[in-house]
Amino acid sequence: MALLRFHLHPLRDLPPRSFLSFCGTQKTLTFSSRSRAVALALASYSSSSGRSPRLLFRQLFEKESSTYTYLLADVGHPEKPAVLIDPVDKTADRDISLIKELGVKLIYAMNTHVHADHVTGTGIIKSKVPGVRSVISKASNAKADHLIKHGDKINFGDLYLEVRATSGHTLGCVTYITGDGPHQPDPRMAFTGDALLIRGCGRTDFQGGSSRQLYHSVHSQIFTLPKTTLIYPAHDYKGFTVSTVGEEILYNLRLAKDEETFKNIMENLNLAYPKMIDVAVPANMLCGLQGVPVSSQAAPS
Ligand SMILES: N[C@@H](CCC(=O)N[C@@H](CSS)C(=O)NCC(=O)O)C(=O)O
Repeated sequence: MALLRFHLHPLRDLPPRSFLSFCGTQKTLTFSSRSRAVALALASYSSSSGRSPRLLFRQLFEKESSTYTYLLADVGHPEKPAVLIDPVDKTADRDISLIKELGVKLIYAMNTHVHADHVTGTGIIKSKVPGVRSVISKASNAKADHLIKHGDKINFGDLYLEVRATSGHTLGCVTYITGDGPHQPDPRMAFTGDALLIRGCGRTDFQGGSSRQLYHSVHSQIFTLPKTTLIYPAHDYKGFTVSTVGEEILYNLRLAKDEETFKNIMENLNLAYPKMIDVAVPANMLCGLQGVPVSSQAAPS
């Protein structure tokens, strides 16, 4: 019976310390039968389970701003259409080389929001890779080829990303979530931008930020996803790479609290403004197209 109970409710039934130390050592331990049962249960919370045989996925890092860029492609489709989420100007050439080497066809360079700490790589990519369209939310008031809103689907081959409005860090922040249904990655993958970071969240003190809005966005649009949904943020400052909805509901140091406590935490972060803010925001309002030839700047759809 104990075995069955752990199998069904790993996060609820395990004390946090056991969960964390277990995750760190699960590859090397010789398991007792009970530990083996827990391992099976936790498998659905790991970052390497499931997915889709069609999905090529890469998590890329830019170290100056600690930004993650994500490449997703449908390699089951003859054209291998691909999207890049939150590219950075400094690593745009690296990403372009990788895309060429992997033989995928980049169709969208997408942003989760108007970043304040770095210039998006979207402009450079558009100038160097013909046919790529920039994507950002209409609510951000930024310019792009394709302005998206809550509920939209972004198709690449037979895979898609669902758009959910998750404002609060900035006006018009969105989360892109892999589709639900045949061929789509399982577990789902949520690219949360700065709305939800691993054990944290984006600040709310500029660019139309609001702690109340962020709390409601994350609780209604992200924490309602299946607990196994993988969380891929736009930044990490501590070395984390991936989390899950289930983990963040339990252990997020800000958003797992009640709303009043969250508001107090956010009002007392005392963070310095990002060093690049005065350069990054104006450039990103144009999807990084400043200094890029006008021929690359398509009209919005
Ligand atoms: N020191 C960095 C900026 C760090 C920062 O403010 N990060 C933002 C996301 S980028 S606007 C944030 O929301 N951080 C939340 C946190 O708790 O750290 C720089 O100068 O660029």
